[in-house]
Amino acid sequence: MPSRTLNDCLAPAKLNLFLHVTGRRADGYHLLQTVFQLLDHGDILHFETRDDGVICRTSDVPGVDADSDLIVRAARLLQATLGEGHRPGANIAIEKKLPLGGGLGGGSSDAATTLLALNHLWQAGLNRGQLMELGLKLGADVPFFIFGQNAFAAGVGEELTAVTTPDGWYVVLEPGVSVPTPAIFTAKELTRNTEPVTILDFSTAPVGFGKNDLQVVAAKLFPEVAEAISWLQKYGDARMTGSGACVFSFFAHEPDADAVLKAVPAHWKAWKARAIAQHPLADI
Ligand SMILES: C[C@@](CO)(OP(=O)(O)O)[C@H](O)COP(=O)(O)OP(=O)(O)OC[C@H]1O[C@@H](n2ccc(N)nc2=O)[C@H](O)[C@@H]1O
Ligand SMILES: Nc1ncnc2c1ncn2[C@@H]1O[C@H](COP(=O)(O)OP(=O)(O)O)[C@@H](O)[C@H]1O
Repeated sequence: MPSRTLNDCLAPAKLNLFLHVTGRRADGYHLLQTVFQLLDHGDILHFETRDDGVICRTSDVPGVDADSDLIVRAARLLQATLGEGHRPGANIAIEKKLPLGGGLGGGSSDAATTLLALNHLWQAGLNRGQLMELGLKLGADVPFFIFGQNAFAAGVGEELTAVTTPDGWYVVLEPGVSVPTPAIFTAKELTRNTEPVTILDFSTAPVGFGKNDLQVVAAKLFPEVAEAISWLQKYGDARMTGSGACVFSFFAHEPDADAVLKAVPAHWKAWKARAIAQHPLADI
């Protein structure tokens, strides 16, 4: 069969506009409330089917070997749901733009884009709900990217409700460290009892709503994070996304975001991205 391709697929970054830890499950996982915001910036993936059943990552990702790459694991997981006698493979190339352990959901988004793209190319026929279920096996943030819209999330991030968020620009600062998520969740000083909020609470005043409960812990363990927050704080409400390390600030007007970017000290990588309402592959 001739190969089929899907090129230039964006695996968008996400921001956690706020992130509250409201409790802990019996298995140790933390109950969260958060709003996930999609951005128009992320990793770029290219897919080409092959008919020998092999899944091959054709580009290097420094720090992530192919077998543990969420892209490869997502492709193999989807492959395993297909019947015997129908085992297509794929070459997958990635242009990695999001930092590892940045709290931008890079690995999770790569996995979601892979599930969406290969479900289409392989004509696997799984519906969105089935893909979200598969995605949860790979990571707590994966279902959100498959859901495809900005969302209020509860549970461990898998109970999703679509939510409208402000249009505008985000300046994102990369402090240059990779924060391991387990280290933040296991910290003694993490507070785990923030009062639950409602979607209406968020929707009434979304800009600057709530806080990130993981920020205090990450800033203490990684002074680079604390330094980035206090620099960006000069220009507006600055906070960390996810379990870190990246920090962000919202600007309703693009020139204001550009002005901040110009002022960023040379030792930090920084960029701006626009808030988007839908995942680029939402309608695939
Ligand atoms: C905190 C969040 C918020 O968006 O974002 P990131 O900073 O990772 O993007 C996520 O919920 C992270 O999800 P994800 O990165 O998939 O975490 P996982 O790999 O599933 O979990 C890594 C480890 O963190 C702890 N963990 C994770 C999620 C959670 N709700 N409670 C936890 O206690 C567990 O010890 C788990 O073994
Ligand atoms: N394709 C991938 N991109 C990024 N990280 C990956 C990928 N595959 C596996 N990982 C692993 O997942 C970890 C979390 O990565 P990432 O999703 O970028 O961070 P975060 O969850 O903080 O946004 C990385 O440190 C890496 O070990």
